[in-house]
Parts: sequence; structure tokens; C-alpha cells
Amino acid sequence: MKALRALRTITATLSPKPHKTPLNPTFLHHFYSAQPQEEDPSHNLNSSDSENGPDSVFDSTHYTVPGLGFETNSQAPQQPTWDEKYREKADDLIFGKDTQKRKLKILEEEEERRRRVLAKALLEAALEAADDEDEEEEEVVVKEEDQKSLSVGIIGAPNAGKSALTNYMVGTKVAAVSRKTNTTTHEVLGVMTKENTQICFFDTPGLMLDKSGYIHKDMKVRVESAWSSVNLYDVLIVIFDVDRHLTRPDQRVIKLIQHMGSQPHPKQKRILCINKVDLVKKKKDLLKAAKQFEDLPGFERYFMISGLKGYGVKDLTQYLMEQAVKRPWDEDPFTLSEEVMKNISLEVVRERLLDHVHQEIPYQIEHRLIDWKELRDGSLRIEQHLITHKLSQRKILVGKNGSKIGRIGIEANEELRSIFKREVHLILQVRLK
Ligand SMILES: Nc1nc2c(ncn2[C@@H]2O[C@H](COP(=O)(O)OP(=O)(O)OP(=O)(O)O)[C@@H](O)[C@H]2O)c(=O)[nH]1
Repeated sequence: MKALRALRTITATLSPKPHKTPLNPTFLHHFYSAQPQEEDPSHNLNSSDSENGPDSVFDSTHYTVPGLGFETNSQAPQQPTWDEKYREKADDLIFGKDTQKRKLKILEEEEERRRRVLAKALLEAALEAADDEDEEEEEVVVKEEDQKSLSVGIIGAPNAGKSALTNYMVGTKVAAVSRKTNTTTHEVLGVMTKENTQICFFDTPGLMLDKSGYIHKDMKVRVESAWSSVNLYDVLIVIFDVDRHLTRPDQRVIKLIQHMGSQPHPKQKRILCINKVDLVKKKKDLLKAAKQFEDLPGFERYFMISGLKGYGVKDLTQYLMEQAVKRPWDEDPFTLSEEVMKNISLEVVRERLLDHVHQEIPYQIEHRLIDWKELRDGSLRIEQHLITHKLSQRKILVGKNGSKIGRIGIEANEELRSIFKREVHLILQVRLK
């Protein structure tokens, strides 16, 4: 029954939803351009800002955005760009009649494959939704004396997959995941509450030792305070990218693992997570990597996981649940604290920046939360400024007629709306320092 209900939800999600507001005829213009509607008298944010220009502002109220997945329809079959008639003729002339039949067969097979993939995805989503429903039903008040807690720090080299793993376990986007390194700019708290147990995750920025096992000098102040907090967690997860380790071993990562596993910690359980196993083709290579670190006495357990795909994460979560101790929860399990929400809003925008703006720009801009207001109707007004140091960077970030910042804004706004489960009015302004 639950699965059926879930399937209904999915079907509803897949079919086009009526929009609350009718589709604005100028939507396409606005989708590609962040230029606000001129006829909109409410827009006065940047009209006087001639230096930075009106294109540099994304304001979500100037867009009518359909539900998630508005941009492309990946399920739609690709249409040929040529005229079929001529193509058939040419095929006949060059390859003979048989080609048509073969082509038809290939198309049918392709269609069948697509149908199977879609059916599998639907089934998986239905099961997941049913699981979520089960979890929702379990949301009952737990008395303080029955509560159990665990604090977990995650440490690893930049790009090892700390954020992806945190996101997977917590089930919401807490820290930005990107293909570039050092995206985790703040220590972000993720909270997972199940039954009477609450686990708080601390996603540390890429803490590294240099090749000889010492803390990097150039980042000493930032890093030292992070190192000092490492010992405070009940459990410490040391995570590394096994695919990278097998192809291009990094001495600093090896040092980090050996350093953390050198001896058992009196108050902390340490575990080693061999991450990104999905990328390793030969499984015997995985064993080779595991063997290299198996004798380290400081690690209580080893887990082979893919934080991104979720392989092995269930076992890891189970293990963590078992480590929880009787202690009242630190966080309200049903609401995100405002601090966490603010961080999420920054991380979501940051992640979109990294997706859409290449080169080093995202690392060189100042990204500030300027205003955060909960309005009377329950919606959130969030204003963030992206401050560039060079005109050329500003131009790239804004894009032609504001297309880049517009796209970043629309996507981030949608994502924030789905995470916070309420209307979000996001304003992004690109400024030159
Ligand atoms: N294939 C695969 N990719 C992964 C996995 N975990 C993370 N990634 C990818 O690796 C990249 C880095 O992941 P993050 O989670 O941002 O890494 P991080 O350790 O938080 O990085 P910093 O913030 O730089 O410290 C992203 O592109 C992820 O999608 C995994 O298990 N499998």
C-alpha cells in the first residue's frame, strides 16, 4: 500500500504540474537573462547601481519557475536534426535495404533499454519514498532520559569525499560537493536523528599533514584550531579516496592515515573509510589498499564505501548508531537551526557557482550573507552578495545580459525551496569591490 502511495507520488512528480502562477510569456527571456522585468515597479534594488549594472542582480521574484527539473527533459527522446527522408535514401544507396531493418531493431532495443532503466528508477524511488514514509511515521517525541547522542568528526584530504558522505548520511544538502578541492569553507554541522539516537556530523575542512607528518605551516592558524577540535568527537572517521590512492598515491594522505591510526585513542573511536570504491574496476586492488593499512592499531573498524552512491553507508550508519551514548540530544531533531540554514543557503549557492563558473573564480570572490528574514507568510528572504576583485571576474559571473548569475540564482532558489520546504526569495548580487 505504501509502495503504491509512493508510486502515485512519483507519477504525480513525473507528470507536468500546474504552476501556481501562469507561465510568464517572458519566462524564456528571463531564464536566459537575469535582467529584471523593466515593467516591474517593485524592482529598485540596483537601478541606481550604475557601476555594477542591473544585470548583476538575480532576484527570484522576477522569475516564474516551474517545478524542479525545469531546464531539460532528459527522458525525451532526442529528435534527429536531419530530414529522415533524405537520410533513408542515402542509407539505401550506400548500405542497401537491410540497413533500415537494422536501424529499426537498434531503435527498438534502445527504447526497451530506456523503458527498463525508467522502470528500475521508478521502483527504486518508490522503495525510497516508502522508507521515507516509514521514517516520518517514527517521528515521535523521545523523552530526554531515553535520548542517545554521538558526535562524529570526518577528516580527510581535500576531495576525499567528506561532504558527499555527510550529505548522504544526513539526507540533506549540508555541505557543497564539487569536483574542485577545498569547497568546505566552514565546519558544517549535519544532524541525523533516528528513533532515540541523534548523530551530529562535523565536516572538517581538508585537514592535512605535510609529507613529514607535520601540520602545514602556511595554514597553521586556521588548521590548528580545527586539529584541536578533532579530539573532542566521540568517533572520528578518517576518509580517503581509494581510486586516487591506487592511481596516484599521495604521501600526505598516507601520513594522515598512519598518524591517525598510530595508536588507540583513550576516549575516541577511530575508523577508516576507504571511499569511492565505485570507481575501482578491479576489486582485488581494493584489498591491496585495505591491506596496506590493516595493521594500524588506532583504527577500530574499516569500511569500504561510496559516499556518493551509498555503497556500504548503511553498515557505517549502523555502526555509528551502536556507538551512541546516553546523552540528551544537542539539536532539535525536527527543525534545522537558523545557523545551519544560513550555512546551507551559502553552500547551495556556492555549489551552483562551482558548477557554472569554471576557472579559479569561485575561490577568489567574497561570498557574504547580507540579509536573512523570515517573512510573515513563512517564506524566507535571503540576500547574498558575491564580491569580485576584478572587473573581468565580475563579467564572467554575471554572464551575457545576466545569464550566468540568473541561472545560478534560479537553480539555487529551487534547491533551497526544496530543502527548506517553503517559499524562498533569493537575491544574489554580483559586486565589484
Ligand atoms: N565516484 C565517486 N565520487 C565521489 C564519491 N564521494 C565523493 N565523490 C566526488 O568527489 C568530489 C569531492 O567530494 P567532496 O565530498 O566535495 O569532497 P570533500 O572531501 O568534502 O572536499 P573538500 O571540501 O575540498 O575538503 C566530488 O566531485 C564528489 O562528487 C564516491 O564515493 N564516488
